[in-house]
Amino acid sequence: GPGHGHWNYSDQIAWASDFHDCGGESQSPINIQLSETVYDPSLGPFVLTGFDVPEDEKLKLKNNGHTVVLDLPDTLLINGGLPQEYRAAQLHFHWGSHANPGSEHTVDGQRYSGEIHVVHYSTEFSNIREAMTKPGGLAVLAAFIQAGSEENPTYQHLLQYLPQVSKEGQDMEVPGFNIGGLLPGQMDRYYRYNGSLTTPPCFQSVNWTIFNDTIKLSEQQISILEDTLLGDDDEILQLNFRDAQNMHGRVILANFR
Ligand SMILES: NS(=O)(=O)c1c(F)c(F)c(SCCc2ccc(C(=O)O)cc2)c(F)c1NC1CCCCCCC1
Ligand SMILES: [Zn+2]
Repeated sequence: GPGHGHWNYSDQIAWASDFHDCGGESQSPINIQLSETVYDPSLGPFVLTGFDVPEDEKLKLKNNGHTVVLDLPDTLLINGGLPQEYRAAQLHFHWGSHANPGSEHTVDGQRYSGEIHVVHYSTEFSNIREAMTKPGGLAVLAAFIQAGSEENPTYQHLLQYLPQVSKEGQDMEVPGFNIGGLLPGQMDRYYRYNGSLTTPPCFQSVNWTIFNDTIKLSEQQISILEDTLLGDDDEILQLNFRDAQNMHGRVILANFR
């Protein structure tokens, strides 16, 4: 609509003047202050189905100028761990620069190298555009990316193609692979809170899950993520994370002590 001008990460305060919900009281990301989390054993294990996508299925990988997005087929479902069934729509990443980490969520003020978001919408809606404006319409599974000693073979299925989508707007088809392998090895322990999209239009419709276990990439793989993609005006795309938002009384649940 009018005034829905372009936004960037350097002037995040301006978002609320163009996108009303960005100034709301249930915004993301947040800092997870461990001493303030509340134990909730009713948050059960996740059941993923359809996450091992056959390689003859082609998935669109796109640099949209703000992140790199992998569109997912509509056969990936999550049950358990959430109030209802959700269908995967896309996944994307947030990262920093060589000198600075770039996760969106932080833990006791610690920022990780990067963060993956797997975005789902409730199957009570027929598509994500309908779901994204409704409370609980979206569920994002988030996990932190850290440097480890080994190359992560599953991440190579995506990282190897980044040079071919280095420019804003570029996209390509990549062969399917085990999308579940992009998530942490252990998915039993996680944090849960109600928040928003971390990008304009900042709709407050997201049921957030942040896994306790992290994803390990080699230093070289993290550098590919940090140093390959270009955004507006062919500027390097780095530090694409929003600042931590006020909790406004919200509680963060943890399904483990
Ligand atoms: N962390 S997050 O989930 O809020 C998020 C971000 F932080 C994001 F930064 C993004 S990318 C910015 C939004 C965008 C811009 C252009 C295009 C395009 O040209 O196709 C598409 C999207 C981004 F795409 C998402 N996720 C999207 C939010 C956009 C609207 C709902 C669709 C799926 C979730
Ligand atoms: Zn995101």
